Amino acid sequence: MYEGKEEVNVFQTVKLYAFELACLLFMSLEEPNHIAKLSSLFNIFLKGFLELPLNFPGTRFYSANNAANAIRTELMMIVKARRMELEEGKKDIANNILLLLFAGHDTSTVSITLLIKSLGEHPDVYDKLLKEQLEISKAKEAGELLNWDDIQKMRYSWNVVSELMRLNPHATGAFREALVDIEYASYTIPKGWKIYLSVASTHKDMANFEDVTRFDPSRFEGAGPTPFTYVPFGGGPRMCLGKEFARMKVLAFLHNIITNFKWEVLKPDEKIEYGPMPTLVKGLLIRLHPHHIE
Ligand code: HEM
Repeated sequence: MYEGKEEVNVFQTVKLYAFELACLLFMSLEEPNHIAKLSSLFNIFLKGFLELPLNFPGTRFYSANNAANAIRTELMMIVKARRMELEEGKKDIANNILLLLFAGHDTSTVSITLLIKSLGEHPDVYDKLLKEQLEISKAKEAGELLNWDDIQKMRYSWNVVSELMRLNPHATGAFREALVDIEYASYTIPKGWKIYLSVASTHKDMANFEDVTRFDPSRFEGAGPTPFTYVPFGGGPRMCLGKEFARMKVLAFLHNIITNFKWEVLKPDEKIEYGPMPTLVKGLLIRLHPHHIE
């Protein structure tokens, strides 16, 4: 805006900047002529909308009224055009909702199921986790719901979930396309090739994790694993959109079940099948024992 100019009118340029930004953010309007037209109508409107309501030609109020009507007509045309675009793009919207329903449903179901199994089989982990969750509930009033700060306090709980996701990644991998030729470990991946990023083998790489098959939530203490060695939610700009939502969903469920019940896994050796997500073949049967902790 100021490039190549020696003198500028600050108020006018900032006003245009603010108006352009509002048009872009609230209406996705970018076309300069369209914005300029709206902006000049707006200036007339702003000058007269707080004047005495003398509605006859020649008064500021009269001009403001006319400008407001012209702006309304423009806005209604934009709304009409957007409605038509929306109608044409209905399939895209349905596809995006389908993606969200798929991505947001089976993944966290797997996290919670594996967590319940693991806690039923590791009483020491159950006890430590219960202690953390009770500290949170004791600090709350009766009936007070969990909030974002409580979720942040569930560090050990999330370390346990993280270790379960390391050992049994819910999404076994993700796809990428090479945008340029890539040299990697003395191989050349040519531009345009499709790449499958294997989460499972990344998590079991002995160069990055000691005793890779051992269940050990303490791996996530402190700084945790080296970046990109632990990728249950993928990585880079296309990383899982729902990571924080999933964390909240899993931890809120855990808080409620562990502060009310202890449980035993009825078939501890139940097999895990990958189809494509890790699923217990019989769905995991448990016996619940309610407890009332003051
Ligand atoms: C424990 C639960 C979850 C796991 C392990 C998980 C894992 C993943 C992985 C590995 C990817 C591919 C990322 C990449 O290509 O780098 C992904 C993508 C995605 N996930 Fe999740 N996810 C989980 C929960 C959710 C939830 C709850 C939602 C939304 C409600 C969600 C929405 C998405 C979306 C929209 C993408 C596509 C992102 C893109 O392509 O830009 N995920 N997820």
